[in-house]
Amino acid sequence: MTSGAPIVAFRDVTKTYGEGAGQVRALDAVTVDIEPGQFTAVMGPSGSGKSTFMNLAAGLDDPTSGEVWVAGQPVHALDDDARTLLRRTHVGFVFQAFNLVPTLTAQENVLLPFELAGRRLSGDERSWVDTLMHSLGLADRATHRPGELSGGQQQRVAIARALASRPQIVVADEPTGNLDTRSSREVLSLLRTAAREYHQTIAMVSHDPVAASYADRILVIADGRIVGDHGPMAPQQIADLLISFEVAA
Ligand SMILES: Nc1ncnc2c1ncn2[C@@H]1O[C@H](COP(=O)(O)OP(=O)(O)OP(=O)(O)O)[C@@H](O)[C@H]1O
Repeated sequence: MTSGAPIVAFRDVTKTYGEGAGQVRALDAVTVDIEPGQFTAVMGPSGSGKSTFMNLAAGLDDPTSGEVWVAGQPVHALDDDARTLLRRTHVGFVFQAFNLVPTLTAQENVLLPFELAGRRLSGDERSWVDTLMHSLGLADRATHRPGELSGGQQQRVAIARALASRPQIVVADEPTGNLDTRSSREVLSLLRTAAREYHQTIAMVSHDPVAASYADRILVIADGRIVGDHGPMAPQQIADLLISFEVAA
């Protein structure tokens, strides 16, 4: 994909689950682009299609109809193996539950994506990982295992792991869901910095208006459709916006 092209492009994307009368239309003719370096928050009522949207944007699943392009690749036309390769090469993940390997040190967890891809770090990548460990305040925790780290520190390790290979997109699902207020702010500032200073593209699902207020863009999904596409907003404005959709739903 040439520079300036969207990192993620949905074209008339529908995703249904099940058959016949029990069929659920989780996404309904969605067309949207996510641009390079953009930090996007995806919000909406429970069951509105947020996870479905993210699973497609991360190449975890394919659409029922329409086209999903991720890092220039047609997810709609890839088989499982090709999607796995796409994820390994181009997508970083941050989950609510951190998903660190308990037997590995912080540093080993951060290097895991390289290990899984079966490749050695270049000198440039090694210095990027060092920069990440330092700027995330993890340098003196590098040899600790997840069980010896606080929740905030564990999430920072997960973020370092997601950023380490400079993926085309980082997908974050409620990344602050298990954190206290202070750690949440640290994690959100970090994601914002990654987007602003390192041009990292990030898509984050969150129910929390404070978390979404760190984003450059807020997409609101209701009933499988994108019903709102906003620039940066203050937490109270976001809360008011969400209430209007909860009431309408
Ligand atoms: N594997 C599945 N099989 C059947 N239905 C599904 C499946 N996954 C999701 N759905 C349905 O699709 C719709 C959208 O679900 P999705 O998980 O994308 O919503 P969400 O906005 O992420 O919800 P929440 O905020 O509660 O996590 C819901 O009606 C859900 O029940």
